[in-house]
Amino acid sequence: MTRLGLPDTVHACLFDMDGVLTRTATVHAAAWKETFDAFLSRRDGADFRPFDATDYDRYVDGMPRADGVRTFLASRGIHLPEGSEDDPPDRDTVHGLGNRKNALVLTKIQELGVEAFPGSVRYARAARDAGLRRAVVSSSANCQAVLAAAGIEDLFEVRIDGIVAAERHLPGKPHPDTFLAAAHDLGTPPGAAAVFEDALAGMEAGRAGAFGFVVGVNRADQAEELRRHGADVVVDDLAELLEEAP
Ligand SMILES: O=P(O)(O)OC[C@H]1O[C@@H](O)[C@H](O)[C@@H](O)[C@@H]1O
Repeated sequence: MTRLGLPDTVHACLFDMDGVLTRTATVHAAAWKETFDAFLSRRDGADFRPFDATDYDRYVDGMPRADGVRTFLASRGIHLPEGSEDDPPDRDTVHGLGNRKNALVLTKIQELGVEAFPGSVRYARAARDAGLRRAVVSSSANCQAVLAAAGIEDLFEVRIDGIVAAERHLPGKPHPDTFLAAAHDLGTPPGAAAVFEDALAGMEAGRAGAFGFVVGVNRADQAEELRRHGADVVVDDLAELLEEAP
């Protein structure tokens, strides 16, 4: 193991963003809840079953926006028309709901700003200083703006996000393709790359891509679930992986 807490064979780090690098997973979760609860209450009336934290972890977290809408609604036996990507936010289609949620995310981010996890910034800098290659692999179409708002854009050499994935027709997490594309762009074989993820869908992507090491970042009190979905190690903060972590 190196002093980064990784096997010696690992030469590249592939970091998820929301919940791993930045404190934005909670912003997404809150926006999804507001969107789905409004939709469900209109549909089912006052005694509707609300969207909860388990729904977020299982059906939405880590996935591209439209996949999150489809997967959660399917878990409730609901199937909406796809609509089109520019559907207005009040249209009950997959893209309409996704656009409603995105408007809420953007408002919240503008109001609250974006904070990077200090332990993750410290870790990414240590990886850079140790000569490891570094990529961000996020399902979010807002990835570049969020990295810039957090002031950490320069730490990463490659970015595969929701926009790049759509351009390259890459299926999102839990499929491994976005992580594989990042490893490829860094010139690193998957077996020599480590995946850093907080979402169960991301863990599955790490396992499916046969990466050299998968680090589960436990931000939602789900250490066991992360292990079950493929984590080689689970930490509460990336700084724990550094030898001199306080
Ligand atoms: O809606 P965006 O910003 O494109 O993000 C898509 C998804 O990105 C993932 O990183 C988040 O875990 C999800 O909650 C989010 O829905």
